[in-house]
Amino acid sequence: MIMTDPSQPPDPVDLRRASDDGDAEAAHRLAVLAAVGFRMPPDWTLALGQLARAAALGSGTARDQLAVLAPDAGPVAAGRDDAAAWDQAARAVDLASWLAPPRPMMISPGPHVLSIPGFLPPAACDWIIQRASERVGPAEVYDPATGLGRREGARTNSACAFDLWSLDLVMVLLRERVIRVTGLPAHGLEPLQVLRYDTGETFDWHVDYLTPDQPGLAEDMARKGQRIATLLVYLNEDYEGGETAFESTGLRHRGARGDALMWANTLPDGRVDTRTRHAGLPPVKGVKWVASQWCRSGPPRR
Ligand SMILES: O=C(O)CCC(=O)C(=O)O
Ligand SMILES: [Fe+2]
Repeated sequence: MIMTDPSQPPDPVDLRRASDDGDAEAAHRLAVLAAVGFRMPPDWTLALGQLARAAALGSGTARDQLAVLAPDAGPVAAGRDDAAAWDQAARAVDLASWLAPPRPMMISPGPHVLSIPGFLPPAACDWIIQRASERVGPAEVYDPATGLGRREGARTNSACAFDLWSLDLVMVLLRERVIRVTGLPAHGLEPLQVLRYDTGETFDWHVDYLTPDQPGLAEDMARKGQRIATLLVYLNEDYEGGETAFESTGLRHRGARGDALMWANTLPDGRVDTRTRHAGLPPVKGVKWVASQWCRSGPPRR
């Protein structure tokens, strides 16, 4: 198997060689890099081709993802289990629909909050919960002084983040929908986070925008810009309570499984919108799962 060093960005050329040599994991990782366009232009034909190759080489994750992405063709391929069947499953992925998010509906003008019913199909929600279940740990708050996460009482829920080493194609498609619906640059997407709230756990009142007066953040913001939008996808619905709440308006929102909530953390003139102070309220029964995508503006234009 190809050597993977998480401190180094994966190299598509090495992955290609390993995939050609029959390394299923390399084929899967190359599929993700091709889809996001890492060190190459985004190439969905290559991405889906490598996903099919990974599946044919025995990758369980690739097979499961094809079942999510092409619900009718994936299981058929699993029954036949030959390379041609997995190729056929990958060709059955309706990429145009996957890349077309449903229309947002405004639910609050200021702060500017929109809901997007049916943002993600249920099977994709289940898949993301399954992936995150293996990884979640105590949620941390970004500490600009160290640039690392730090545990804080305000956040009692669990979380995990997916970077280039751990994203999969279902998650990349979620992020593509975020890019299309927000109109924000792909390179401004922070790692995808998945949050889990057990009964009684919370993400207490906070804002998502960054304030450059905190040490360490000015430089980070000069490089990546402000965190101008947040998009949440509610991944399940079998819990009670657990709304996303906005302090200024009293808005409490809870989507059904697959629905998204999105808001602008800044005003049209670029200043931060203090009315966006919000919380993930504690579920009073059951467990809440949500995917959270923070979006940066990209470096400010000079
Ligand atoms: O879980 C929620 O409803 C809120 C999550 C949140 O505030 C965030 O991810 O920034
Ligand atoms: Fe937040």
